[in-house]
Amino acid sequence: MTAASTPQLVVHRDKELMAQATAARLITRIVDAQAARGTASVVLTGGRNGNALLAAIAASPARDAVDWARLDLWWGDERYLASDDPERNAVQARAELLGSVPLDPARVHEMPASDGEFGSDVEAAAARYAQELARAAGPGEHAGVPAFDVLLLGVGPDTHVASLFPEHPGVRETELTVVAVHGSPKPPPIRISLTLPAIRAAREVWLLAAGEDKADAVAMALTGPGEIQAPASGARGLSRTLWLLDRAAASKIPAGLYPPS
Ligand SMILES: O=C(O)[C@H](O)[C@@H](O)[C@H](O)[C@H](O)COP(=O)(O)O
Repeated sequence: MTAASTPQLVVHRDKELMAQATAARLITRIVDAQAARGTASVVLTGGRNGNALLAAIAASPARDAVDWARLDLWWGDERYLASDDPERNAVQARAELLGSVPLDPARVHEMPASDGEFGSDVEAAAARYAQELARAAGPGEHAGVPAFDVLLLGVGPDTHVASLFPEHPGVRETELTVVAVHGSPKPPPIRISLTLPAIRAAREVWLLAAGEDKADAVAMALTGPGEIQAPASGARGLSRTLWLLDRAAASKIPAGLYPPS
């Protein structure tokens, strides 16, 4: 069992500043990883906060401090739709940022789409992504996934992260790194998702939550009943777990947890 880091909270004035500050934070983290190891690895998230972060990076004057050709991009989850469906996380990520930076296409690892070789067999599609992750894992990395520098997660109002929903089978998975998801409470119903073991193999996990509608989820995930009922509470990085919030999303965190007493 790998040690997991204790959550740290950073609360920004509003969601716009949260996106801009997190963009600066992520650019710096990627640049530092590339300076240290010549490469960096980031897992993207779908959702409004994830997309706002990508848009903020695209608009950042520091954007091209990143060596985009030496960056591996993965996804934490994906909607199992046709590859050009505007509801796909990867399609939205390309529109926000990926289409305007010189990435190495071989290092952009989209999850399979329903119009690909697996067709309606989302289990086979999930297994293929697990294989791709395992192939990319280094000799010292035993979780079957690469040691991601930063794994980004939006947080749902029900405390879901990626496509791991409270009490659903995916959040209970302890062996596989990638699962197929059926009956997602958040449409569309069929998805592919990393599991908590895969998430917890990341060096750093950054959870993004902004807006009043996330306040209950944030408070529950930070104080509550555990990862089956609150999947976000199980999203911990090996060396860092960072909750990146705006004041509205942080508004129900019990005193003493924030600000640090
Ligand atoms: O595929 C997805 O829908 C996302 O990966 C999902 O996990 C998202 O991050 C949360 O639902 C938060 O979404 P918002 O940031 O839009 O609230």
